[in-house]
Amino acid sequence: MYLLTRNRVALRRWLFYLAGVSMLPVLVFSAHVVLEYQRSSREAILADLVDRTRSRAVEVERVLQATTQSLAALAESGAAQAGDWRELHAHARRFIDRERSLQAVTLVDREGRLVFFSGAPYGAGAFAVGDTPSVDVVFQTGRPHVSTAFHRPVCPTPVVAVSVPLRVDGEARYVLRGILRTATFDALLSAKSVPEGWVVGLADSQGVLISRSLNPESFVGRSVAPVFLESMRRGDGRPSAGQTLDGVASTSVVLPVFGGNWYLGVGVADTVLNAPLAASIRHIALLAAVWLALAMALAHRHSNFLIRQVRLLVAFATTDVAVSRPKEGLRIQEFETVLDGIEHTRHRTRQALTEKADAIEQREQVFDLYERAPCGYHSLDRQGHVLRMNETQLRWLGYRLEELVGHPYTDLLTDASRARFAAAFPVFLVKGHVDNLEFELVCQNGSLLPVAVSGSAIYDAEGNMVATRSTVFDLSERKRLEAQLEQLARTDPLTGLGNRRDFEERALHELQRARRLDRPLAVLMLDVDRFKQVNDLHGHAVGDQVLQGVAQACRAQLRDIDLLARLGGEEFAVLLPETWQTEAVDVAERLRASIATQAVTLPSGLMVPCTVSIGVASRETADDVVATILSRADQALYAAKRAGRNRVMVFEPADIVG
Ligand SMILES: Nc1nc2c(ncn2[C@@H]2O[C@H](COP(=O)(O)OP(=O)(O)OP(=O)(O)O)[C@@H](O)[C@H]2O)c(=O)[nH]1
Repeated sequence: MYLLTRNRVALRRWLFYLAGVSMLPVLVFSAHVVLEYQRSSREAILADLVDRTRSRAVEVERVLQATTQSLAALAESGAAQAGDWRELHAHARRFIDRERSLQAVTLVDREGRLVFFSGAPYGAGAFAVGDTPSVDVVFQTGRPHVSTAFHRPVCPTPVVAVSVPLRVDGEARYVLRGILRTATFDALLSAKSVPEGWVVGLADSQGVLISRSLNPESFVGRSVAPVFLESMRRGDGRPSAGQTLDGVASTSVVLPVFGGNWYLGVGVADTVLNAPLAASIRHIALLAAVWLALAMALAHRHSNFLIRQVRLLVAFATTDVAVSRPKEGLRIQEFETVLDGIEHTRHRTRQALTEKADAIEQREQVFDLYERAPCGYHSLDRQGHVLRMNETQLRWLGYRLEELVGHPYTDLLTDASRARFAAAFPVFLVKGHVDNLEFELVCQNGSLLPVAVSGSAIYDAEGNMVATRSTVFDLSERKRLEAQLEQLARTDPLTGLGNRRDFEERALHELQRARRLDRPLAVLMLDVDRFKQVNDLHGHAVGDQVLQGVAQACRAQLRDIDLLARLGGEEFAVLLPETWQTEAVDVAERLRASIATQAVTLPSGLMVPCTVSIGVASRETADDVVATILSRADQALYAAKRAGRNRVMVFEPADIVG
């Protein structure tokens, strides 16, 4: 089963999810900013709504106040106070000509009769008075009043009346009214004066629209929207939400004008209020879309990259796993195989590291074993020059490795050992090994070190010997023990003298020398007389002490070059180099006399008398051997015994004399 594209898509989808999730903090932050912006924008628009309402109300108020003041001036004019209505009518007509906003000026008496109408010649006849309630209010309150919109019989357009009292002697006897077209206020409330989505309305105290910025022809004269009416009644000037007469959801502010005779309201559509929010949402949506598109593009690109990396991991981790990897994608099972392969590789890596640590430790152990072994190691090249040498052998020799590398090993040997090495090395090159070849090394301080060398050859791939590897054992202790044993083997333990073997070997050596140099040599054979009686009388231990005393007495009479030995039992021998037979007889006589005249004094103070018999023989012919001379001396000794003991006899083949 091959790697499936859908798995690659899944990988990419996960990356898309990741990219999407990464947007969340940005979106939350953006939403917070937008809501804050919306809140502040809404507050700003509502503040603008209040300001616009207030300014419009002030403008309407200003018109009404101006009209009121003009009418009040007419009412206080001399003609009015004098009751000269004709003259007042004339003033009113001139006033109308000046104040284009005014349609007409009328004068109404307390009975509600029209005194004059400026639009017609004075006395031209009676007209019905419009909006008489307004006139009544002025008479009742004595204060100016603005009426609702009404239609005059002579004019089709709606008008309003601004009424002021005309006082005579302080009493309101007439009402002077200025007739204004509602269109006068349309200009103030025109749509041009407010932004799109805004609407301004002017209503009377009954909630009947006097003017409106939008579609006045449809709504003037009709009741205001419920929200307008509600705000009028509440009278707090706070924004209220509701629908306008157009059915538009809006927020409105309503303020009283001219002491509550009229009300001016301004509404702003909720679409305007929420426009910043909508715009922000659009911007965020656009930002999110761009962000998402970028994230998708990155995810798409990096999913391919990741897949290539995973493939590399597959190749790396499964090199020993036979997996056929197609190019088109990953499959789940193989991904698990990859993970197994990675785990396997990690295991192998750990194992390799452990093995490496073990190998390092083993190498250090081997190195330590080589360098500080209790024996020496060295390697020589085919010419016998030093290649390597361990610390142990260097320490024995007292050299540093660099002082020896490249130098012949024979430089470290005594002459005898060098000769032995020279003889053995060619054989070694042929045979490839050598065992226990003993040499004497010459140390840096001049001391000699006996060693035993065993070696084998190192060969290259072609079978050519390239070096030797040799062990070197220190033989000094063994040599010391051997020498000790040798000494023991040559020594008589009772007297400390040399024994027969020692005597015969050294006698041989002296005899050869004497023969070589043709020098005299004599031998004495000495035997304690009746020694058996000493043992029998005093015991064997005293006998031993007597033998030791005889040895000491003899030694005292001999030269250093003379060799005294105990041949066995109570028998001694003396080798006298450079001594003629006659001289030897003198020596023997001196020995005999010395022992005979001085009883052997034991450590216990016991005096044991003792005599010896001595036979003398000397080298006579070139063919004499040690045994021959000893035999002659022995024969002379027995001759002395037979002759009565305590005497010296010289070997005479024909005639032995005492
Ligand atoms: N105490 C002691 N006695 C020894 C030793 N070696 C040999 N003898 C004794 O020496 C004696 C030698 O006796 P013999 O051979 O009869 O000779 P002798 O008594 O000296 O008599 P002549 O040689 O004829 O004068 C023997 O009794 C041995 O036991 C020894 O090492 N110590």
